This record gives sequence, structure tokens and C-alpha cells, in this order.
Amino acid sequence: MDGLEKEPAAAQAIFGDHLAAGRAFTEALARHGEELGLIGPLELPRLWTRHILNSALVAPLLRPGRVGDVGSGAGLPGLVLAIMRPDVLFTLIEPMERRVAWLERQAAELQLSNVTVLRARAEESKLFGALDQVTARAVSALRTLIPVTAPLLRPGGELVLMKGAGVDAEISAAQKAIRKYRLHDEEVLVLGEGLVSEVTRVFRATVD
Ligand SMILES: C[S@@+](CC[C@H](N)C(=O)[O-])C[C@H]1O[C@@H](n2cnc3c(N)ncnc32)[C@H](O)[C@@H]1O
Repeated sequence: MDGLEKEPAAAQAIFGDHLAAGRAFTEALARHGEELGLIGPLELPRLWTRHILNSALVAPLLRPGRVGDVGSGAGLPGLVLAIMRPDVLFTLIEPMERRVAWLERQAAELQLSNVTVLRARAEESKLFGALDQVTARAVSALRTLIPVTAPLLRPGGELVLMKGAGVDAEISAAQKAIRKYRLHDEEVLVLGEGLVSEVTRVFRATVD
């Protein structure tokens, strides 16, 4: 596919047995992502590194159970994680109709029986207290993301929020929300060091 980043060598190590499905999803996103407004025109040359592997690195943090991905958009990280973790049940929560149609079509084409797509904003999803873990990527800063995601967790559930290099400043700005939503054991994990050129940062925290 013209302009698509060559598959990095790390893809095999990260996806393991799921690499064929990871490739199929990456190629579908490369083919249709721009026309559907899912990815910007500059993303193809860094699709694997910046988006696919960045999402895939989160897979080992998930536990068998029910995971919600808030604001799945193109399927990042939700569809990538569903490919890698057939033992986890995913609910992809996304309000935009066109993106929901894409997520449903991809879940069907990839034969992902562990995926449900819910057209809703997280705050209106009626999933309060229902999930074991919640993921999100590129949705909003922690200060506003925590109030949207934490209420979906059952007691003892965990936020697994993908963040950029500014995560420490986001955590400082989110102290009020961290207290209000009774988060504890907050930590920043840096994933993929020595394996990929762009590491993945995750803000992880547990609710009471
Ligand atoms: C910038 S896109 C990122 C999409 C994808 N997570 C990614 O990393 O490419 C943000 C997505 O979050 C969705 N979104 C924004 N607010 C939301 C909310 N309150 N609940 C659920 N989804 C939301 C938007 O519709 C959009 O698809």
C-alpha cells in the first residue's frame, strides 16, 4: 500500500500469533482511514509505529474480564487490543455514527467475537460500575478524562489511560479529580523501551 510505513521488526514480537490480524487491520486502516476521517493525511508513514504498535503494547496490562475503550475512534487502542486479547471482552464506546460503523465493520471482518460497539458518550453509556478496566487514547487531558472514565469502573477496577510525554503535568492538573474519584496506586508506565522507536506511556490507577 502506497505511503504506508513498512512493518517494523518489533511487530512480530509484540503481536506474536496475532500478527496476521494486526496486519489486516493496519492495511484496512491505511486503505480507508483518511477517506473516513479516522486518521490524518500525515499518519500513513507512521501508522505502525505511532498508532498500531503504540496501542498493542498495552495488551499485557489487561486482565481477563470486561474492558471498555472510551472514544475508540479508528479502533485505537480498542480493536488492536481485541485482536491481541481474545480472553478479554471489549466494549468500544464511541458517539460518532461514522466511526461506530467502521468499528462494527472491522470487528465483523476480523471475526472478533469479543467486541461490542456501543454508540454513546461514556457519560451516557449506562455502564456505570460495570467494567473491570477502562482504556482511552487521545480523548482528553486527565483532568477531564478521569471524571468520564472512572465512574464506569467497578470497585477495585482500573484505569489504563494512554498518554503522551506531558503526562506528569496532566497528573498535577488532575489532583482534584484523582481525589474526587478516589483513585489510588496511580503510576505512569513506560512500555516498549528498547523495542520500538516511540514508547507508550500509560497512566494507571485503581478506584476504591
Ligand atoms: C481524537 S479521537 C481519538 C480516537 C482514538 N482513541 C485514537 O487514539 O485514534 C477522540 C475520540 O473520542 C471520542 N469521544 C470524545 N468524547 C467522548 C466521550 N465523552 N465518550 C466517548 N467517546 C468520546 C470522539 O468521538 C473521537 O472518536
